[in-house]
Amino acid sequence: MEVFEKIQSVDLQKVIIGKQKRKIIYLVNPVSGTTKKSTLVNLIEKISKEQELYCEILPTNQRGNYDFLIERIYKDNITDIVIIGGDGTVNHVVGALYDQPVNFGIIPYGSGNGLARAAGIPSKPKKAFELILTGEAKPVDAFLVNEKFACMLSGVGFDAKVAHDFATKTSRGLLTYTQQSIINYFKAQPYQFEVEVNKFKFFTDAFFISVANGNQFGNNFTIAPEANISDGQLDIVIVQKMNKAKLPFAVLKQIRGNNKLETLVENITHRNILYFQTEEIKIKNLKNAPMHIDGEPVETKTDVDIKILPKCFNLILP
Ligand SMILES: Nc1ncnc2c1ncn2[C@@H]1O[C@H](COP(=O)(O)OP(=O)(O)OP(=O)(O)O)[C@@H](O)[C@H]1O
Repeated sequence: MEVFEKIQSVDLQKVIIGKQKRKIIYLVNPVSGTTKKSTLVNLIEKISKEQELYCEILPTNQRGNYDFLIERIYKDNITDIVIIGGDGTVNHVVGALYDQPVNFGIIPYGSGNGLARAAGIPSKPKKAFELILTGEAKPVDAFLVNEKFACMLSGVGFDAKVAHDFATKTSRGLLTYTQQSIINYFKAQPYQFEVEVNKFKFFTDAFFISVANGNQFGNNFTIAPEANISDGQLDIVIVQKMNKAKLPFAVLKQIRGNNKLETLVENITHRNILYFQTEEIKIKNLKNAPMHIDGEPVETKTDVDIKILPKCFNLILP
């Protein structure tokens, strides 16, 4: 009950004025993250009813099939689709509906919540719900990985191996993710890649290559600290072969923002980590390193072509 009282103390005048015509569908992932969502769902129903705001709450589905919502958007004039889940759910829902005339919202309920955190969306469900009602939708970028939709961060190599192993575990959450990262760290070996950016090609042995729209993997692990979801650029982080003992320190330097963005220059072999921006990148994945898209493992490919989709969808932001 305390939860309800707190949200009722929010200035809901802002919610009502000019927003009455909004029709919101909330999509709840029943398995994402580790915490139960029933309190939040009750709260959404209660506040929406009190404020006479149209709200419908539906479950997500494992295969990411949301085509049935396209008809609903037009037939019932749905204005907003709000995702209650993590990055995998955001990827499925937005990937299916970004061409449609709706705004998207996120109430973060995943293990990492990389896009929500990168966007400055509050981590606390009540605050995130309040933002859905009072925030403003603004255009943000997404990108394609071999024509597959991505909006947070994708990559090849070590981080994808963690994503693959994480996917096999029955428990989710930060603890499981950290366990998988540590186990994989000890086994990590560099993979061979050929990278092409703006017609400049080079070979690299790298532990992983991250392609980032948001600044992080999730949990504020900011592998691409300068990344901005609305700048029309992808941040590329290539963690090159180095002594394994140096690897955690090099990555720490990167996440702390002590590696500045650079233009891609010839001196690439002397750097542990390459960090640059581009609108497009082609990666030849010569040793079939594992791949992930927005933290979800995908079948690996030899040719990985990635390009930005600037101002791709409207996201409710603070
Ligand atoms: N109804 C459902 N039943 C079973 N699985 C589902 C259902 N809906 C979605 N899923 C699956 O849930 C998985 C996890 O979702 P999501 O990525 O949002 O959470 P997470 O991995 O805990 O968080 P994050 O990606 O932020 O780390 C997705 O792979 C998705 O296919």
